[in-house]
Amino acid sequence: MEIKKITDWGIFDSYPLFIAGPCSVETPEQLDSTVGELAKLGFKIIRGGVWKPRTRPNSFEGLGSIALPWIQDLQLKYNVQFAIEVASPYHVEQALEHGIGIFWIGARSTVNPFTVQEIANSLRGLDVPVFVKNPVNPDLALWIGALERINQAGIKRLGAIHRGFSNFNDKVYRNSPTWQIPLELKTRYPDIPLINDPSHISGRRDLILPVSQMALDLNFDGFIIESHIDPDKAWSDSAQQLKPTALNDLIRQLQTRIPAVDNPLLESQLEIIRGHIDEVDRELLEVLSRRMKLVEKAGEYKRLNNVAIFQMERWKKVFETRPEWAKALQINPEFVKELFNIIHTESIKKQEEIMEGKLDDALRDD
Ligand SMILES: O=C(O)C(=O)C[C@]1(C(=O)O)C=C[C@@H](O)C=C1
Repeated sequence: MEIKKITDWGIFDSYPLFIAGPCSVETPEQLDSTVGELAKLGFKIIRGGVWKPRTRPNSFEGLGSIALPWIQDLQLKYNVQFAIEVASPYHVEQALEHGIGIFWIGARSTVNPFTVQEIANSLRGLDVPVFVKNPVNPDLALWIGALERINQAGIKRLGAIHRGFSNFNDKVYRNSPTWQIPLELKTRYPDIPLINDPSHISGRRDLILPVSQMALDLNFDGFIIESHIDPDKAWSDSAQQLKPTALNDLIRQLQTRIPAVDNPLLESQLEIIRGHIDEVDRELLEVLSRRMKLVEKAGEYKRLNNVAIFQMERWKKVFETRPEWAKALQINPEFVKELFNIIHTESIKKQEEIMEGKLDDALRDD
């Protein structure tokens, strides 16, 4: 993908970058007072929901086009630019007609390639900044596909927004962050600016700071955060919006990190530690390989004696004891559970191959 560096977009002049503003545009007064406060605090790019895709009917679905002239006026009044969500070519056309030229594609649109393609077609030939939110489900390919569609329409000021992933019963987050997905995106496409949306991940004010700090620690480029002049009275997402002044305080508490070590002394210390990590990883793999060989032997035994591959009682024991052992070694037992689930899946795959006779030769080589 051909992407313009965020520093060359011409709209953000500091790191980390911020887009802040209300979840929804509600009234001319609410918008004016929120944007006025934010502008006074130095925010230059304002978000504001005009068309809101809501999960269920009878929720506030945004005011639609009547809000656009208010936005147009405030852009001039406070010398700010608005970013809004677009979900159809009609939204793009309406926004452009009102001088709004920064867009994002929402999570519910990203899941649908037809929708994304229609929006991409309507953006063809324009030079506007566009952000693509992750799809509601943790599907990196779908996210990349949407970014590619927009990029192929000629949009080079292209960014990604991580708003977290819908879940069935996450007890902490509104949308599970599943950080490995945005990190994988960053690894594959380092040029695509990655923006964190702590408001939608958190769903509640008190989590916004730790989520934002995590994003900075993971090298995100910036944030899109919801801010409302009177959050408790907000027509949507009331629990997760912050007053502009509270947002400003929160930002001051954030610790920015340097992306990589550029001090030669610190660099060499880190290199020494990395050398040890390399050694340990090799040992880890050697141990894993020894375990796999034993699993193959057990598989061969099962094949010869016609025994089922999945051994529930034994597996229960393994699954109970390893997290206990981990605790004693000060390793997070939840991590170890996940690890052993992956190991067990691989054991079963290997033994299935043995049952089907596919690994005979490999075993004979032993
Ligand atoms: O104990 C066995 O029967 C094995 O084959 C080993 C193993 C494991 O990976 O630990 C693999 C599959 C079974 O479901 C249970 C345990």
